[in-house]
Amino acid sequence: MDTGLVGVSSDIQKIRDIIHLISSDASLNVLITGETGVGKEVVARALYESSPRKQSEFVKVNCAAIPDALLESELFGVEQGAYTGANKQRKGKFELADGGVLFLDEIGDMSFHLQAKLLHVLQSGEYNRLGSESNMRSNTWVISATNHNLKQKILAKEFREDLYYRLNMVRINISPLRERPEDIPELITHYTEVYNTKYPNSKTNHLTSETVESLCRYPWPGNVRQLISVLQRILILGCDEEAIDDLRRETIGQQGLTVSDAATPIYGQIMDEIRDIVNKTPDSIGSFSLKTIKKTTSNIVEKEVISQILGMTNWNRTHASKILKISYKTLLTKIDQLEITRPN
Ligand SMILES: Nc1ncnc2c1ncn2[C@@H]1O[C@H](COP(=O)(O)OP(=O)(O)OP(=O)(O)O)[C@@H](O)[C@H]1O
Repeated sequence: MDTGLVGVSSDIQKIRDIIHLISSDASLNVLITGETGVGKEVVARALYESSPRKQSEFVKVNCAAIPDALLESELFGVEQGAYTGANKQRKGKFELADGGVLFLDEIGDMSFHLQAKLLHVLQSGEYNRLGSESNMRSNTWVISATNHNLKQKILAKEFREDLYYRLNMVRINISPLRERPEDIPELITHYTEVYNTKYPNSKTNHLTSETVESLCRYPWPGNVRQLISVLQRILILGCDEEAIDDLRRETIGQQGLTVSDAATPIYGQIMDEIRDIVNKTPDSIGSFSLKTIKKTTSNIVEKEVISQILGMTNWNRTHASKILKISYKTLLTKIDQLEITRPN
């Protein structure tokens, strides 16, 4: 069955297996975690599409986008006259999702006050519209998602531990795209087809193998969402070289590094040396030469760039060597020669 979840990596395959396993029952609450843009909503919809609940509604609530006071009435509904301005009865998302799926996106941003109310519904299966005394029964499959570390939020007393366990009956963690680059070609093929249909007047309708290779090497901090938007730009404007150059610049810029930053201390040293030798004769100026300066500065910049890329890839040396376009062995030699050490 096509669930819209594209990918060939073992991580995506495992997620497909979990979807298959739990969707027939469609009752255990699911918590989907992962960085922004990894496909949490795609997985939530895949769960819904594979379940018998697809005959009913898939209702999404973004808990971060709605102010707390409004979110409560959004979720549970409002009785006519519940408060000034509530001039008619309004159904809540729990009611709209009856028999279907309630997708609570950005659950980590829900206030403590609402977390208690949500816990009550999940425990008792009952809730009330705001301003009403009569209990309503909830028959909805609750799937939530977050890019926060909820365990840390629990320690910081920002998230209820009891709610965490209620939401987290099944956990699906989606790894960042940089940890599954083998998914990138398939995502590119899939979305190229989508955009060719959507934008028939695009400048180009396919990517060269060199462009695909470059895209596979990029670490994608914005994950699949960022990949898709770069792909869209390349197809519509036909500017693959420009887009790849921008990504290269970003790779360095992400860590706040510019080559001049890395070279600034050595530039100061060189200027000091020059001031010092200005009154000396050529025979007495020791090792000073353009050649030695070139070597020293290039070592410093090289060390800085390699350290930054290693940091960015969490010291994944295979990945780092691909970004730097040097062999794995060369990278190891450089780490050794330039005395680059892994931070604690
Ligand atoms: N495995 C995938 N297959 C197909 N499309 C994907 C996949 N993963 C992500 N996408 C696409 O990437 C974009 C972002 O995905 P999605 O909105 O599901 O991410 P998210 O993890 O929910 O992000 P956020 O945390 O910002 O809400 C969407 O356009 C989605 O269709």
